[in-house]
Amino acid sequence: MSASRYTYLGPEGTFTEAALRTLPEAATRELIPMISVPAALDAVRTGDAAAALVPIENSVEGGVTATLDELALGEPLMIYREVLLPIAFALLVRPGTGLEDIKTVTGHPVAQPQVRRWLAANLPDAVWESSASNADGARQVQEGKIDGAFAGEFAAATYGLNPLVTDIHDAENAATRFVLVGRPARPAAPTGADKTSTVIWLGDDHPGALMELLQEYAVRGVNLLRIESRPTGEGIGRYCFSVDCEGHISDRRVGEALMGLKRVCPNVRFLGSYPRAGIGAGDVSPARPGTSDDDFTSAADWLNRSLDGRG
Ligand SMILES: O=C(O)C(=O)C[C@]1(C(=O)O)C=C[C@@H](O)C=C1
Repeated sequence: MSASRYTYLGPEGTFTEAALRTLPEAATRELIPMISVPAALDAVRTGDAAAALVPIENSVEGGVTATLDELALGEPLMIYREVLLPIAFALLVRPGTGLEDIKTVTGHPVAQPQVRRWLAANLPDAVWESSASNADGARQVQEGKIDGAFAGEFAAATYGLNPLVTDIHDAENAATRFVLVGRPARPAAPTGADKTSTVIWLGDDHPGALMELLQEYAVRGVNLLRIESRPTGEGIGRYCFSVDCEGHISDRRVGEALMGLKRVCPNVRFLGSYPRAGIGAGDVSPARPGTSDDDFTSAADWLNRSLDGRG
């Protein structure tokens, strides 16, 4: 195993690579581009890499399903960091190509909804062909297979292309969230602004089943940040839930919520507690009354005193 290697969704020039390079430790690691999210994660599973950076969520298109499904259903891995990157695309073409020459365009499937309105207004007749990543699209333009690729402007130099139009983004403030994933180990200590990710399977289908899942968080004052259902692949109507909540597994209210879920759900997969990107401890709202660590500790003390007849 190589502790010095990090894989990422490649090839060179992806937004994922740009996000990875914002991590201070990336400077001292060998960064290895992989062709797909599963390939990047498998290198971690086999021990070929210490960690992988992969996209997990886009503010326009939502969850990156390849990542969500790998983390939910593949051999267990854990999230250690998240990175938020603002996303604006450039339309990359071979030198000499003008807008009027473009008949085919490409990008990652997550890129398409982010440029749909721009395409309709500027290249209404261009045919979209999805690529494995935005940089893979740029490589296909370089090879002459496609006329234009939506990718980061920084990918132009890597592939000898020209950024014909820059700063393309249908939605203001579009951003993609990436996660640094490693093999399961002890989570890093809490920072005061943390996030805990889980995947939760519901038991038998009955009225209020999802509400029962949610109330494990609600009654302990744990704020949910994201909840998404994903098919388990076992048949129509079989879902699991990918859930992010505020706080660290070592916060009593979060640990108690996870224990509550573990009691009532057939399967709960802990995906990690890690620092929230872009948010400091000072930005997190205080625990709701009755849900701080001290509140849980004094309630447990009271129970023990009661059991001892000292109530
Ligand atoms: O990293 C890249 O360049 C990718 O192609 C992946 C990805 C994603 O899956 O979200 C990254 C950012 C953009 O939002 C679109 C695509």
